[in-house]
Amino acid sequence: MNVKKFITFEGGDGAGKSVQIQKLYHRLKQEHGPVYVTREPGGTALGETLRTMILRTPDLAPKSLCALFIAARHHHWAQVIAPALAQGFWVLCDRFIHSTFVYQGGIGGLDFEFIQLLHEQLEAYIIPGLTFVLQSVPTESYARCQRRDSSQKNYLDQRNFSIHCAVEKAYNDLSLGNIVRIAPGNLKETEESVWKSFQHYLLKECSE
Ligand SMILES: Nc1ncnc2c1ncn2[C@@H]1O[C@H](COP(=O)(O)OP(=O)(O)O)[C@@H](O)[C@H]1O
Ligand SMILES: Cc1cn([C@H]2C[C@H](O)[C@@H](COP(=O)(O)OP(=O)(O)O)O2)c(=O)[nH]c1=O
Repeated sequence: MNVKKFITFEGGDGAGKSVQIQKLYHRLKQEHGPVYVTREPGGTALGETLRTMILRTPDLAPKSLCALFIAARHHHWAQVIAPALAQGFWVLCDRFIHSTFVYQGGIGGLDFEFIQLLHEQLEAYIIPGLTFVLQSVPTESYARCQRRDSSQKNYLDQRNFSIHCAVEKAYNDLSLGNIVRIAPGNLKETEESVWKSFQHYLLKECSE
């Protein structure tokens, strides 16, 4: 399977992934062919059900939570992502394997070897062609999560500031696959200026 067109977006909660994915979706579609946008947790009926369940269940044991994410990932890959790639689509995915290493590993305390092994056992150790890690200033991403509409907030959005800092660090320390880090130049980097950085890498990657 050619994963070159499989692009994932990673970063802390409120980093601005969804905004940039929408911009990239329109740009790719106009100039580089069909695009499919998906997300984790989610992406399939099973994944979306799991998303609702996980986001409402704060007391899941770390290994159980990890196994659920990975089982859903295998299903997502087999049912949705691989067929779309086989049909020539670009696939843009909001979070994927890196999130598990950061949240269940770096933050949740599970060994990286365990997480990798479980992915391999469940046939979900899939490394995307390109992974954008959207870095953010924790004070800013934290403030954005606090501002979220209360109907959209889940217990994960209530995480304290130190968790935002730890997530940022875990993404910085992570080395897996082809990662491009988009760093904000300053605290008040606008959506448009972040998008300019994306386009720079996008043009480079698509022309290769
Ligand atoms: N660079 C930015 N500057 C200011 N606000 C932003 C920026 N990027 C995103 N936002 C806003 O922050 C909030 C979270 O963005 P979103 O794309 O949903 O983040 P994520 O998908 O990473 O959780 C949204 O209200 C969005 O409009
Ligand atoms: C895919 C994945 C997500 N997560 C977490 C990260 C997020 O906090 C949450 C999904 O929430 P989501 O709303 O997608 O994230 P965001 O706030 O960035 O828009 O699930 C894991 O812990 N492990 C995983 O493998």
